[in-house]
Amino acid sequence: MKETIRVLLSEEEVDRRIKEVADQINRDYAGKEVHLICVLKGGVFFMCELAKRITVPVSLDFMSVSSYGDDTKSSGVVRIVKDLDQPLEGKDVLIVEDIIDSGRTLYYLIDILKKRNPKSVHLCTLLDKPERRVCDVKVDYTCFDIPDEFVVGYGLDYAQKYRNLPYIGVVEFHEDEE
Ligand SMILES: O=P(O)(O)OC[C@H]1O[C@H](OP(=O)(O)OP(=O)(O)O)[C@H](O)[C@@H]1O
Ligand code: HPA
Ligand SMILES: [Mg+2]
Repeated sequence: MKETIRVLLSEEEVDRRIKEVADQINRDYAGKEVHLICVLKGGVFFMCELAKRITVPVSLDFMSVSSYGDDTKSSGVVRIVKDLDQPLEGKDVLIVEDIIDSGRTLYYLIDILKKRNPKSVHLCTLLDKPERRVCDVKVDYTCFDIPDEFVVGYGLDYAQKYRNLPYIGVVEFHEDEE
């Protein structure tokens, strides 16, 4: 099978929208500090772009959970691959994700993080595929709702490839030509 990538959201569209969402976060967190939690690996590009545009004091931490492996379908089993370095006690936590798809990853993660006594926990995602939801997750900030297509770029991978694309694309599979 040959793969090609069709652009869904251009670099300019994504950058413009991230700036709008950062402005909204700046308004909502005025007078507070925000503790950003990047969900690795997918969330890392979005986290960097978002964090650069946040003007209230920011601290960062990283966590890695995995449910997709190298497939386009979630295994349904969410694994902690790397835990946070810092405690969450009393912090205003904002989880930063690349995509909410079935919702399983975040449903599981929010439950774990709430048990660590943060002052608040909110969720910010670059992409949301509402049609695919299996687990109910409250998303506080969404850059884009997208249709049910497998996307790559801006941190999102297919079999670990394409994370570095500066735009969001849809993977299209073609039969190999003779
Ligand atoms: O809503 P869900 O159906 O749970 O899917 C969303 C999650 O799946 C992907 O991560 P993945 O587990 O593939 O790991 P990665 O971020 O390292 O690519 C994506 O980055 C989200 O974290
Ligand atoms: O559409 C997607 N692309 C890449 N990774 C994903 N993880 C959940 N959904 C997706
Ligand atoms: Mg991920």
